[in-house]
Amino acid sequence: MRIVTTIAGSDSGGGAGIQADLKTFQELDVFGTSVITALTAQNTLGVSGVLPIEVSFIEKQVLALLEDFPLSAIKTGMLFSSKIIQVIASQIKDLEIPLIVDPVMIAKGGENLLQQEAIEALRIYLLPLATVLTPNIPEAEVLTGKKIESIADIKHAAETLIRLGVQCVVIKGGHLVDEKYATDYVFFNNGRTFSMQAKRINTKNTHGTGCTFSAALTAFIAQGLPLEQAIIEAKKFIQMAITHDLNIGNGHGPTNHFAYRKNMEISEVTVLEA
Ligand SMILES: Nc1ncnc2c1ncn2[C@@H]1O[C@H](COP(=O)(O)OP(=O)(O)OP(=O)(O)O)[C@@H](O)[C@H]1O
Ligand SMILES: Cc1ncc(CO)c(N)n1
Repeated sequence: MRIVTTIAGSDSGGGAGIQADLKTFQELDVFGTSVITALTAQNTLGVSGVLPIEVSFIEKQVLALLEDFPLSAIKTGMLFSSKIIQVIASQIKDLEIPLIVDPVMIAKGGENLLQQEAIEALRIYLLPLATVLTPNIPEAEVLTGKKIESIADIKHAAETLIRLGVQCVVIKGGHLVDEKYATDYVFFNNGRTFSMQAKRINTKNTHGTGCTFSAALTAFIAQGLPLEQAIIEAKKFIQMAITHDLNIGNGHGPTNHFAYRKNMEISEVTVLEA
């Protein structure tokens, strides 16, 4: 059994963060462990509170995992502060384990999950360690300091992020204005690039889509899939989970992690060569 860990925030509402990650790991047959960086009081309507965990206790959680488990992959989500980022980066920097960095910044309702002062720490300490970085468009804009309004801008942003040391970047197009497709753009540091196009699902239930996508990617990488294939399989997983969304709660409901186990139908994910 492959063992993975997620270093992220807890979502009491169960649709994003640590909870989404562990559910995804379970569905994809990897053993999920976790390091909780912050608690959020959260539901489908929004975040009503954030309580960061003491940095020394985050460090302790990471140590507990590293001293006992041979991890096959690590993912990071909500990291909240530059102190947390620095400690985690120093603990994992010499490990030869694939690292998937989901640079979580803002919840769907607009609440801050990363302090402004932490952006530079993300850039300096964590990005150089990332096997795959999975920003959405607003996150890519913040990390590069440049507005993204076209495919050319996406390409420039990816080049900047690769220069900062990431091996591969998936810029997720969930926030792009396209009524027909949800397209994600993939760039490798060796120049290889492609995009993945799926039918855009007309739903309000998209809470935790980013967490679920990066957790699926982490699981597929841990299972030994080549990076390119792992990215495509993760896109299929999230497409399935959004297509069969769960209408839970009164706001932005979660995606359906069970859909994969039930082998539910999805529209095609088309890979387009650049
Ligand atoms: N309505 C939709 N229909 C189909 N796919 C979608 C839709 N919205 C997002 N996606 C896909 O979901 C994945 C996550 O992208 P998104 O841009 O929503 O991430 P995110 O903003 O980080 O999510 P969150 O912060 O809510 O966890 C991407 O593969 C994206 O293309
Ligand atoms: C804890 C947590 N992590 C990530 C997200 C982004 O979806 C969220 N809403 N909550």
